[in-house]
Amino acid sequence: MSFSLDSAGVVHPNGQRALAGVTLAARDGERIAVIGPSGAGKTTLLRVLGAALRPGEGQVQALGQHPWHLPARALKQLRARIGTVHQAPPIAPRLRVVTAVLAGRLGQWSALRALGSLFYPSDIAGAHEALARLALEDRLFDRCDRLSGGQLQRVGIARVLYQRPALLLADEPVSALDPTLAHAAVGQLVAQSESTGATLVASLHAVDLALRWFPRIVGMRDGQVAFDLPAAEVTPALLDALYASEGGVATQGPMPVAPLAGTAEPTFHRPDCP
Ligand SMILES: Nc1ncnc2c1ncn2[C@@H]1O[C@H](COP(=O)(O)OP(=O)(O)OP(=O)(O)O)[C@@H](O)[C@H]1O
Repeated sequence: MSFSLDSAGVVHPNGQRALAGVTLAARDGERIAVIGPSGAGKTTLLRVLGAALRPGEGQVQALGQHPWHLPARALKQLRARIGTVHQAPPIAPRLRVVTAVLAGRLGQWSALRALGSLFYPSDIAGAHEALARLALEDRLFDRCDRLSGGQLQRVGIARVLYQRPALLLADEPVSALDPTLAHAAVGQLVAQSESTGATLVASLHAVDLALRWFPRIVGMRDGQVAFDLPAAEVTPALLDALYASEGGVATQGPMPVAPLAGTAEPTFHRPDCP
């Protein structure tokens, strides 16, 4: 079992309830998309799964451990095995791209190596390889504040690819990318899950991407699991009900992207790289 939640509930300090009675589990290597309207609790769910937020109610297990029963050192070690792609990556603006990517393994390195990597990047080839998967290898030594929002989001994805976590959580990982880039970037996350056996959980507003790339879809609404189904069983009627208060945006969705050719890993195509 990769993770399990048992009747998990979260009420934020301001009294806002974000999760209520969520029971959910995933086997190792599963790929799950979490969809639902704004405010449904998707980010809160991912924070609980990532051992970043302690649920006030219920139980959580991640990678075979109860995070909140662990001593501080063991909790840190558990967190180093969980990778999160944030919608807006928490990357210091003055950092070089190479350093931002290598930071993916900071939790796995000794304090000395981690400190040293801030000044002398120790695995440039590794960072280059991860960035190449997002077509950003030519920005290796740029400062992060010279990147666009979408490029920065791709750096955040490269960082988690470099980390090679056992549980990969992605919170709206492609919200700043155009449909073609979004398709390729989600494809890279899926390819990573397939090649490393990592469990992948991604929250996505782009329902077409969720249905295309993820075998299992969890629909959330009002902090609860509205449905948990194989992608093939998610009907337009279910989506309409899920997004009802948003005027049916789910079925309109973003512009569809070209159909996949077989199961080949998608690649980025740039105008200068035919
Ligand atoms: N730090 C916080 N303090 C107070 N309330 C919060 C906090 N974070 C989230 N919430 C509230 O909890 C609920 C769930 O928020 P959450 O961010 O998990 O939803 P979401 O489905 O990820 O939304 P979106 O799709 O807009 O990102 C919302 O009502 C939100 O306002």
